[in-house]
Amino acid sequence: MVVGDISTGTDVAVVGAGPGGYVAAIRAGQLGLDVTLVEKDAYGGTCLNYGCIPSKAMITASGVAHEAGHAEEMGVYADPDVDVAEMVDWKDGVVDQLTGGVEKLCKANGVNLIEGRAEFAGSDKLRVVHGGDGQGSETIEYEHAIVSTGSRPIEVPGFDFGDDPVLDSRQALAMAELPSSMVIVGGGYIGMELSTVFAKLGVDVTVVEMLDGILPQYGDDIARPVRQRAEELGIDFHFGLAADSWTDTDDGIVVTAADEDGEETEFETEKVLVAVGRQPVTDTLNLDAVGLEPNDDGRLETDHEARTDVENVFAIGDVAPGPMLAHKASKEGEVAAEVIAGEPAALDYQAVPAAVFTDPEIGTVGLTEDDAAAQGFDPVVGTFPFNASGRALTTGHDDGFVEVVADEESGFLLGAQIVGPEASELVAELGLAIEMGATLEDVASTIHTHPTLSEATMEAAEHALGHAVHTLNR
Ligand SMILES: Cc1cc2nc3c(=O)[nH]c(=O)nc-3n(C[C@H](O)[C@H](O)[C@H](O)COP(=O)(O)OP(=O)(O)OC[C@H]3O[C@@H](n4cnc5c(N)ncnc54)[C@H](O)[C@@H]3O)c2cc1C
Ligand SMILES: NC(=O)c1ccc[n+]([C@@H]2O[C@H](COP(=O)([O-])OP(=O)(O)OC[C@H]3O[C@@H](n4cnc5c(N)ncnc54)[C@H](O)[C@@H]3O)[C@@H](O)[C@H]2O)c1
Repeated sequence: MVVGDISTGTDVAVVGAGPGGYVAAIRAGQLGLDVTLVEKDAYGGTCLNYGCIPSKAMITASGVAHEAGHAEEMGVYADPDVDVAEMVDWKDGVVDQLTGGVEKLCKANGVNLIEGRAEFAGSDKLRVVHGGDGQGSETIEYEHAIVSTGSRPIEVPGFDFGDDPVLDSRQALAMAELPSSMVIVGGGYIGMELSTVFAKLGVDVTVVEMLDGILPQYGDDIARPVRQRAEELGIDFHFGLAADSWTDTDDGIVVTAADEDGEETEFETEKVLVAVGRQPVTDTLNLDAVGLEPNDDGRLETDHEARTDVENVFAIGDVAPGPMLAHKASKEGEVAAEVIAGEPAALDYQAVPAAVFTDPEIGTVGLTEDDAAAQGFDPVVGTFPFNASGRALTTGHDDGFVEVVADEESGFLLGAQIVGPEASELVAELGLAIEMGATLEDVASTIHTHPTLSEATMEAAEHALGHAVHTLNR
């Protein structure tokens, strides 16, 4: 136990041990720097403890349960008995295994771990308050600091996450008992991934989305198969409505949402999950002390080296500009550590993939056809539908397609959009192709194992070149 104020010095102080911070710390340790990682809650951050990993575990488990009970077409008749408390225990076990691994890896790479809440205490100084009563605080003097404090869910006014029927994604993923019904406010990443989980587990799910469709960052072609499947699962969608209040009733609660003319619609439900985006955690860091000010989004502006306006302070992950994705946070962490160690490193956002783990999945990387045209390319597009893929048909999941985008003149691959089975995995091959400067010809002439879903990427490239074999050419 640490009591009173002690003072230490370090080359690199990393604040926050999520996929940005712990990767930065490990990389800095590998590069021979003295590094101190401060975490106030749990190693692995939002992603490992409350986000990516728990949600993907529950997506898999609910998918297994649903598939087992819906395989009559394959001659399988089963009525799975789901114990949600055991499912949640299994999910927690997966999380513990991973977070324990992060702690061990940090120690093995010489990272000093400090448990407590850090804030800036002047130029080149952090103050860390340890958890619990009487545990004291310490001051860390640093040469460089990396801010990786992540994000928290945005609250809709009137929907306080502390009030029992109102849940954020963390609380929803920890429920050991399921409600009979749930309204999900927001049809974005979390709304769509978790609506699928709860619908597959038999909850009566309603999604209330402010805009006129789900997953607004993706085009209609990509979102359509996801919405169709969600409707088949019984999810009820209401668009153009913003949730504004809820009240208790004898049987649960009523959530009220209004359209842009103020016309109100009421939804009776047992629980309401609010997933309307996340905001960066920069307001608790006493940034004034170091001369930093967040932008209007609450983020810290950074340059191509992940450096903020203050020379020796870096910002990575959800607190920095760009998509709030774990792999983007980790890459920024590596770059920040390498720059601090004097290595030649810079951020390159040309091929940041994204995946939505819905049913079917979405996987994208690089430019869409419209983006490519806007950037002055002359785009050529090739597609391949999964209902023409032998492997997709043998898995019973043949919704969706692969689309590749390339520059017509040079043939260089510029982007890919996939909706369909294992899209989150398939997109990796095309990300590598873009990074390596591969052409359509390179992808088309690579022999892919048969029968696999990955053949669809080769087929889409062949289609763009005008010599598709298993689908009609343009
Ligand atoms: C339900 C859900 C599912 C998701 N699924 C995916 C997915 O499938 N794929 C994907 O790429 N992304 C996913 N994300 C997003 C992903 O979790 C984030 O982009 C990622 O965690 C960001 O990493 P980070 O290191 O910037 O911050 P975080 O992971 O949020 O970590 C920040 C850490 O900093 C600590 N901290 C904050 N303030 C202080 C302080 N003052 N002192 C000390 N410590 C502090 C916090 O306790 C936390 O541990 C998901 C998010 C959610 C909520
Ligand atoms: N697979 C993944 O990579 C993954 C999964 C989950 C979360 N995430 C990350 O976490 C972030 C947060 O996820 P999210 O789903 O909370 O945000 P989101 O930005 O993806 O979606 C929020 C949705 O809520 C809607 N909305 C906003 N206010 C509303 C209101 N009052 N009533 C009804 N609808 C409203 C928005 O129009 C939007 O469609 C994501 O942006 C993503 O970066 C990633």
